[in-house]
Amino acid sequence: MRIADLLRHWKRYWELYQVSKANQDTVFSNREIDTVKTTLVIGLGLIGGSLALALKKAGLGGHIIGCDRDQDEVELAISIGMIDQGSVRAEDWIEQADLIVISVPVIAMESVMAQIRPLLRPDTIVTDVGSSKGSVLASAEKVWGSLPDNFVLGHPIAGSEKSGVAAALVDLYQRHKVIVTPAENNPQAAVRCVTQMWQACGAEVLSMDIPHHDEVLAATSHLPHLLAFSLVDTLARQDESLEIFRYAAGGFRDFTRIAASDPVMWRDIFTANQRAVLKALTEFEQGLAILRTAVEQSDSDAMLGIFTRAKSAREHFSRILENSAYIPMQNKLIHYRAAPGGALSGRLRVPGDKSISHRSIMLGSLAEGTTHIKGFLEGEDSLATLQAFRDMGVVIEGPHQGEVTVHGVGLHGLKKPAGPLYLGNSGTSMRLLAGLMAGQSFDVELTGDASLTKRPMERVAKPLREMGAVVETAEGGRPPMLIRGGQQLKGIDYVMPMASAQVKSCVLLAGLYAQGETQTTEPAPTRDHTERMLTGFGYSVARNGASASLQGGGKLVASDIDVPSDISSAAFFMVAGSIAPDSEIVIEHVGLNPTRVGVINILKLMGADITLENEAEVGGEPVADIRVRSAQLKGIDIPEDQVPLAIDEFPVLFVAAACAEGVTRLRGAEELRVKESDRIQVMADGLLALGVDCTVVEDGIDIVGGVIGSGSVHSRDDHRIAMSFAVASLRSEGEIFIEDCANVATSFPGFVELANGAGFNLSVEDESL
Ligand SMILES: O=C(O)C1=C[C@@H](OP(=O)(O)O)[C@@H](O)[C@H](O)C1
Ligand SMILES: C=C(OP(=O)(O)O)C(=O)O
Repeated sequence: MRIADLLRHWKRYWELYQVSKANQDTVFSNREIDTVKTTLVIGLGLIGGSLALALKKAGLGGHIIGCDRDQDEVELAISIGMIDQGSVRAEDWIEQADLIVISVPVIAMESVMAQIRPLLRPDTIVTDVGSSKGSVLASAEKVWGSLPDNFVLGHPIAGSEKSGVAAALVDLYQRHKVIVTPAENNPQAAVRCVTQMWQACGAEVLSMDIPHHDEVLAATSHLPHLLAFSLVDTLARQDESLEIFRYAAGGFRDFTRIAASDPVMWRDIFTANQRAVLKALTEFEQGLAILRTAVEQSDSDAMLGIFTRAKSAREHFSRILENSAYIPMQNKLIHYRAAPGGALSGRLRVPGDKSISHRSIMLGSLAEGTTHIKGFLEGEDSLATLQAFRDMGVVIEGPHQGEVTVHGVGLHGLKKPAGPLYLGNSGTSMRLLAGLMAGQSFDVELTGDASLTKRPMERVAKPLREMGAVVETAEGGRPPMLIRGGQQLKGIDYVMPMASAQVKSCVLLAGLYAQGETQTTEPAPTRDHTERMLTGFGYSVARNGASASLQGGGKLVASDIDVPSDISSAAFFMVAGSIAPDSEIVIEHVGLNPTRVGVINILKLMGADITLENEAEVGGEPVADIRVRSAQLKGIDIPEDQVPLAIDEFPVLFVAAACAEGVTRLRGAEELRVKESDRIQVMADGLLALGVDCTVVEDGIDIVGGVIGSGSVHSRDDHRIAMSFAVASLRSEGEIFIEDCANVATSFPGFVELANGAGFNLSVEDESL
C-alpha cells in the first residue's frame, strides 16, 4: 500500500468517525447496553482485562464474569476487582451471559466458538476483539455454518507490547479507536449494543467492511510489526553478544519498540491475516527496492523525493492525529469569542500572499531546474496545492518557516497521482490545476471539501472543453472534476464572461500545453500574478489591454521567488486600524500589485488614513509597508471598477461600512456569491444579527453605518467571514461569538496570535473531537 493510499485510509477513518460521532446521539437514545445484566469476557489478557475494568468503572455490563485458561490470571482478576466471578471453564457461564466478548488470540477463536455454540442463547450478543476480521468470520462460519445474527465482529485498536491481567489498564480505550465490522444479518440493536459497550469505555467507534478492515490493518499495524521483528532479529543475529544494541540510538529504539510485542499473538495475527499482510509486504518490498536503487546509484533526487514525501506524509498523519490538519477540516470545531473594544498599535507582518504561493508551487514544479521560494504561505490552501504536486511526483522540500525548494520536473514530467487530488477548501488550486491537468497524459480527479464542492467549475470546464480537453464535473458543474489525459489541446481566443483571475489563469496555463496561441480577454482587470510569474519563469506572455496571450509548447525555467505579505490578509488590519479608536499600526512588506489594491483605494475613498512607506519591488511585484491610523470613515458608493481589485476584501470592507457615517453601496459584485460562502448573504446575516442595518440586492448590498451590537454569527465555512467579524468586535458594544473559525487556517495561520498581539481581544474555543 502506498503512502497516498494510507493517507486516504486515514482520511476515510476520520470520515467514518464523523459518521459514527454524528450517529452517537441516535445510538445513545436506545441504550441496548443498559439491558445487559451479565457480561462474559473470555480471555483476560490486556484487551479483555482492560475491557472488564473499563466496563466496571462505567457501571455497565452488569455482572462481569471473566474466564481465562490460566487459573492464576482469573484469581488475580477477581482479587483486583476486575471481574465479579470467573473460572477457567467458559462453558459454565455461556447460558447466563447476555453479552459475550471473545478476547482470545485469533488462532484460538475457533475452539472457543465451538465451546460456546451448543450453549449460546439466541438473544445473547457476541463480539470479539480479533485484529484480523476475515479469519474470525471464517472461524464462525466453520463453527455455525454462517455467522450468527447476534455476532458482531469488532476490533479495538489499542494493542501494546504488554500482555496479561497485570498489564490491563482501565483507560486503555480512552480516545482509542474500535472498528466494528457489522455483517448484513446483524440486527441494528446488536450493533448498537457493541458500539455502546466500546463507547462506554471511552473509545471512538468506526464501522467498515471486513476486507477493508483487514487491508488497512495489514498496512498500518501488521506490516510495521513484521518489519520491527525482522530488523531486530536480523541485527541480533549479526552480533551474538548483542553488542550492537549498546550503541543503538533513539531511532532504533523508536522503530523497534513494537518488536517487544507478544510473539505468539503476532504469529497468530500473521497467520490469520496472511493474504492482506503479504499484499502489503509486496508493496513495501517494491518501495524498498526503489530506495535501494536510489542509494546504490547515489540518486540524490530520488532519495530526496522519497524522504520528503514520507516526511510530509508523516507530518500530515501526525496532524490528523492531533486533529489539526486541513484534511479533516470538518472535524475541527473552533469558535472565536471576541471581546469588545481595543486599540491597535505596533508593527506586524501578515503571512505570504496566497495567490502567489499557489503559483510558485505550480510553476516551480513545471519548470526545468530548482526553484527556491521565500515567504511561502503555510496555509491550508497553498499546502493543498503543494501536496497535489507531491502526489504527482514532484520533489518539494519544506516548507520550513516559509522556505520551500521545488525540484522542477519540466512541463511534461508530472506523474499520475495514485488517487484523486484533494484540494481542501481552495478554489484557486482546483481551477488553476484544472487548466494544467487538461494538458497531461494521464487522467486526474480533483476533489475538495464541502465548501469547495458547492463552487462552480463549469466556468473553467467550458473553455477547457473548447480547447479540446475532456472534462467531467458533477451535477450542476460542481466538483469533483474528472479530467481525462492524453488530449491534444488547441489554443483558443477566450472572451471571459466574468472577471475572474482563476478562469484567466486556468485558460493560460492550459495554453502552455496547447497548439498555437491561447488568448484571454477579461471584462475588467483581475489579478495578474499568473502573467507576471510566467514571464519571470522565462515564458513569454503578450499583454495588450484586457488581453493576455501565449504560445503553447515553450518551457519554464526555474526562478527564485520572494512572496510578499498578502494584501488580502493585511486588509483585516487596515480596517481594524481604521475603525479602532486611538490606533496606529504598520503592516510590513505587503504586496501592492496594482490589480490587488482595491481595498486601499476604497478605504481611502471612505476617508481612511493609510500611507505607504518603504516602497520597493521584489521579484516583479511592488511591495510597501502600510501605515494605518484611526479615522472616521464615511459611507460611499463603491466604484464598480474597484470590485475585481478588492474581490476578497469585501467581507471586511462591509465591517468598515458598518462603522462609517452614512450608507455604503456595493454593486456589480455578484461574484461574491460564489466564494467559500455566499459572502453577500452571509455577511448580511451576521451584520443583521449584530444590529447593523443592511439591505441585500442580487449583485451587492447597502450598509447603513451605525452601532455594532453584540451577538452570535456564523462563518459558514468561510475564513474571511470569520476574520471580518473578529475585526468588527473592535467597535462592538458587546462580545461577538463567531462560530466555526477553523477555516481561518486556510489563508491566515496565526491570525489570532497576531491580532491579539496588535490589540484585539480574541479567545479561541476548541470543540474539536
Ligand atoms: O487567482 C487567484 O489567485 C484568485 C482569484 C480570485 O478568485 P476569482 O478568480 O474566482 O475571482 C480570488 O477570489 C481568489 O482568492 C484568488
Ligand atoms: C476566494 C478565495 O479563495 P479560493 O477561491 O482560492 O478558495 C479567498 O481566499 O477569499
